[in-house]
Amino acid sequence: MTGLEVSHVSYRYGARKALDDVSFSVEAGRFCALFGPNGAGKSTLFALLTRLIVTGEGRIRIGGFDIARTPRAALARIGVVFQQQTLDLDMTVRRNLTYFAGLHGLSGRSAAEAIDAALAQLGMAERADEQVRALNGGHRRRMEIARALVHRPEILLLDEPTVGLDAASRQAITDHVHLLAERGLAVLWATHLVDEIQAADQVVVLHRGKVLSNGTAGDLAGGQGDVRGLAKAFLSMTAEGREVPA
Ligand SMILES: Nc1ncnc2c1ncn2[C@@H]1O[C@H](COP(=O)(O)OP(=O)(O)OP(=O)(O)O)[C@@H](O)[C@H]1O
Repeated sequence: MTGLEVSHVSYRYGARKALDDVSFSVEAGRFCALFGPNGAGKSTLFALLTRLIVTGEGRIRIGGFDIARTPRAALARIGVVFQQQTLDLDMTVRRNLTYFAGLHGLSGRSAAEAIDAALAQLGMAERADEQVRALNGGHRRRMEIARALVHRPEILLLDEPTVGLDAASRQAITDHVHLLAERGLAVLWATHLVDEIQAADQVVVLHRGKVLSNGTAGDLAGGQGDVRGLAKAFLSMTAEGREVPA
């Protein structure tokens, strides 16, 4: 089953074209890295996928639902972790997640069960009753990912989720989210850091609003599947005047 389908999507800010005929899909059980340098159009794409902005050009389907025609059904199937933290530091982890569960119509026992399950998936179960203020940056981020899972979405979007974290926290979060994909989620992970990408991952390279490449990281790295091959491939694709065709 296809989790996320983006077909021929374009978007303009006035005269500036931020996305130009973007098409790709992410199936259930896949970890897809959306790789692009600053200004590539990642945030614009995320804004369209979460319906913060809308476009008349192209089609977006989430869990089979067209976001323009059936926005409620489409958005109910998506979990989002934005770049900026949006936590109440003075509440406990559980209170933060309970509030969010309520926004999705979950309360009482079903909310508590969904929260426990989401926290367990991120290795955060034992921190449920701690104040967010007492958590380190990595644990706060894991809590935000758990929060995005409370309503049991089919697709998880993460916009550069490891920004500002130390190496160990980045590794832990990257590993947790790869595991979520292995368990069946479709994951779209925006990044410009090659060491967050594993050989079997799908990689969509976005540059100046266009998809330059869509395939597995291993293939992109020239069959080597290591980070150095990937970094070189990305550089040669996105360096000025050296773009390669999709
Ligand atoms: N509100 C806006 N008005 C005009 N142009 C914009 C606006 N937001 C983004 N842009 C332009 O659209 C293009 C895509 O920007 P976007 O923020 O989507 O890229 P990005 O890949 O998320 O970059 P970054 O990693 O720096 O956040 C850029 O050229 C940017 O300058």
